[in-house]
Amino acid sequence: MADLLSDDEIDAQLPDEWTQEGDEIVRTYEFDDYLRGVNFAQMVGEIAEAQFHHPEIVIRYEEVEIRLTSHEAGGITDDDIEMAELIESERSD
Ligand SMILES: C[C@H](O)[C@H](O)[C@H]1CNC2=NC(N)=NC(=O)C2=N1
Repeated sequence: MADLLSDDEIDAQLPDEWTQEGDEIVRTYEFDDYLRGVNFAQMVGEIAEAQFHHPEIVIRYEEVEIRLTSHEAGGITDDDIEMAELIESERSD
């Protein structure tokens, strides 16, 4: 199980546009239409399954919110940072 990160470590490692909210890291992505958001959520789910590390995904009209935390560790770990980076790399591709 990954170790909990300190707030300073989180701040140093968070990808741009991501923020820390308590024990979670969060980003909301905007889309031109609803189905692009749905497709993005599907892609995030596939990454989560591959990593076996699962975010909360909230699909709204023209936006998708991703929340990451490490439930077993009880906070934010490298697994969450890695997931955010993987999602970012897919989004920018
Ligand atoms: C048993 C436990 O649920 C699994 O080991 C995995 C599944 N996906 C997970 N996802 C997240 N975000 N945190 C976890 O601790 C976690 N654990």
